Amino acid sequence: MASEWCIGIIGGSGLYDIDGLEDEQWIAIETPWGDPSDEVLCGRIGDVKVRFLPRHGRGHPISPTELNARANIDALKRAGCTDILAISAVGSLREEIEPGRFAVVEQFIDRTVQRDSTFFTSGLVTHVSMADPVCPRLSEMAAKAISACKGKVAVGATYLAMEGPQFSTRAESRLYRQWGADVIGMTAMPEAKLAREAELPYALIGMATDYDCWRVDENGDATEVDVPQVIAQMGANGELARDMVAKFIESLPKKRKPSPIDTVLDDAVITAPDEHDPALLAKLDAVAGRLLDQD
Ligand SMILES: CSC[C@H]1O[C@H](OP(=O)(O)O)[C@H](O)[C@@H]1O
Ligand SMILES: Nc1ncnc2[nH]cnc12
Repeated sequence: MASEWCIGIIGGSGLYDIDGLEDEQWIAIETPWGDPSDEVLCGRIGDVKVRFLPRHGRGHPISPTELNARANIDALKRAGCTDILAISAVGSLREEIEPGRFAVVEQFIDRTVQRDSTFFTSGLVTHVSMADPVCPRLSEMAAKAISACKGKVAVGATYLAMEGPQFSTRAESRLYRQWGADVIGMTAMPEAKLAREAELPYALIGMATDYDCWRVDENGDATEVDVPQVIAQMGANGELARDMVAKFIESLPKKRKPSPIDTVLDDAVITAPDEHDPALLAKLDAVAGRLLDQD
């Protein structure tokens, strides 16, 4: 198991590159699942290898509903990532998570329906646990990095993943609050599920850009979210997000200790060996390479 860090950063809306990489180069990575959202920006910060992928592509051409999350996660695995820190613009469903605050996500409610959400289709049926969907070690380090950069942070947030691309109705927004969701976005699922299947510890930092549409403002008026609001808030927070990423990477311990997530596939495959589909196994060379190499 690798004892060196190679951190994959997935940049959300408004975060299409990162600063401070040495030896940086945008590299095209082919995957058996199709094209990732963009080339991957590869470089290093000190001794830590860094791989940055803009989730929607540079210039934001790709809709949340049409993201190829399988290709994105496979590309990051293929690029050598050991761990993923994902960043997303999120709507807030809580008064206390005001626009500008960072939310460290701990749980998900997945309401997406139109997306390929597993690498393990018929021919290698595999069930990984999603009980604790994020890596606590990465989440804690990210929360500390935000505070070190003087950012405001809320920990333990529940993220509701909606299909989009339209924003929610007021009834949906109020319902999600009742369900216990704290923030809402359109992209972190199935991304988080696929990272788990690829044995990549994953943490998600939401940057609250708006209050979604459940809220009544100080004047008693119903509010709604729009793209200029999100962009303006991302602009205001972009610098902080970049500083946080740099601080997170600088503060990693020199050696990476193994995570239990590195080996989740060990007890997850249920298909008998003589029923394995060779064509599927070939596609899984990066995602499940560790396991398949043992065959
Ligand atoms: C531009 S507002 C809606 C858009 O922003 C979020 O994207 P990301 O999670 O990649 O930062 C949200 O999920 C929507 O895709
Ligand atoms: N209110 C909202 N709903 C869904 N995704 C978002 N991304 C940013 N704000 C959002």
